[in-house]
Amino acid sequence: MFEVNDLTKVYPGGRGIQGLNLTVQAGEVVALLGPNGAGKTTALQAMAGWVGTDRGEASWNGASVADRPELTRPYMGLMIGEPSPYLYLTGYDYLKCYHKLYPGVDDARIRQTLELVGMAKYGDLKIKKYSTGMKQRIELASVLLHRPKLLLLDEPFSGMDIEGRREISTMLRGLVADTGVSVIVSSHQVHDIEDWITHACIVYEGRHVHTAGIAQIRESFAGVEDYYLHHLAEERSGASV
Ligand SMILES: Nc1ncnc2c1ncn2[C@@H]1O[C@H](COP(=O)(O)OP(=O)(O)OP(=O)(O)O)[C@@H](O)[C@H]1O
Repeated sequence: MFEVNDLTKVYPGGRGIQGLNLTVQAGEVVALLGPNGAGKTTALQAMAGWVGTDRGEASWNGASVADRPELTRPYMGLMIGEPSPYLYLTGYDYLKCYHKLYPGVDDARIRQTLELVGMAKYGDLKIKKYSTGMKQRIELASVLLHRPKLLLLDEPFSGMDIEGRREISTMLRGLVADTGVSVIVSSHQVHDIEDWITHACIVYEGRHVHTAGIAQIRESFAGVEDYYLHHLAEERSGASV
C-alpha cells in the first residue's frame, strides 16, 4: 500500500503542493487532475523522494520513501518530467543500461518490455531517430522493466498520437489487471484514463480539493471530466468570494 500523508512542498514564491493525502491499494489507479501549475508534478516528485518536503511524507508498505529508499525504490516505476533517454543509444541498449541496476532484468525481459510498449520493431534504432511519442514509449519501457509494484506517471501520453494513446492506455489497463500494480497518473487527457482509473484526485493552486472513487463519480456525474469541472468551478467560486 502506498500512503501519502500531509505531503507538502512549497517553493520560494509560495507555489507547490500542500497537505496532500492519498492511499493507494494494490490494483488501484488514481488520476491526479488539476489545471496547469496546480502542483501535480511537484506532488509526484515529492512522492518519489526527488524533492525534499516541508512537511508530511509518502510511504510504501510503511517505509518512508525519502528515508528508506532501499526498501521503497526497487518497487517504484517513476516517469516524471520530460522523457530524456540517451539519444545516441539504441532503444535496446538504453534499456540494457538498467540491467545492472535491477536483478532479474535480462535480455528476454528487455525484449518483452519493448513488445509491451509497442517498440519491438524499433529496439535496434538509435533513440535520436525516434519521434516524440516513441521516446515517451521507450521511457515508459525503462520504468516498467523491473516489474514495479507502484507506478508514478506524469503525463505518460504527452506527445503520443491518438492511436498510440489508445494503445498505451489499453496496455496499462491490462498491466493493472494482470499484475495488480498500483498507479498514480497525472493527465490532462481525461479520456485516455477514464476507463481504467479507480479514483480521481483533484488539486488546484497547490491545494487538495477532492478525491472520489469512480463508482461515486459515475453516480453523480456523466464522467470524470464533468466531476473535475464541477469541483474546479466550485473551488474557483469559493476562492473568489
Ligand atoms: N523549481 C521550482 N521553483 C519554483 N517554483 C516552481 C518550481 N517548480 C514548479 N514551480 C511552481 O509550482 C507550481 C506547480 O508546478 P507543477 O509543475 O507542479 O504544476 P503541474 O500541475 O504539474 O502543471 P502542468 O499541468 O502545467 O504540468 C507552478 O506555479 C510552478 O511554477
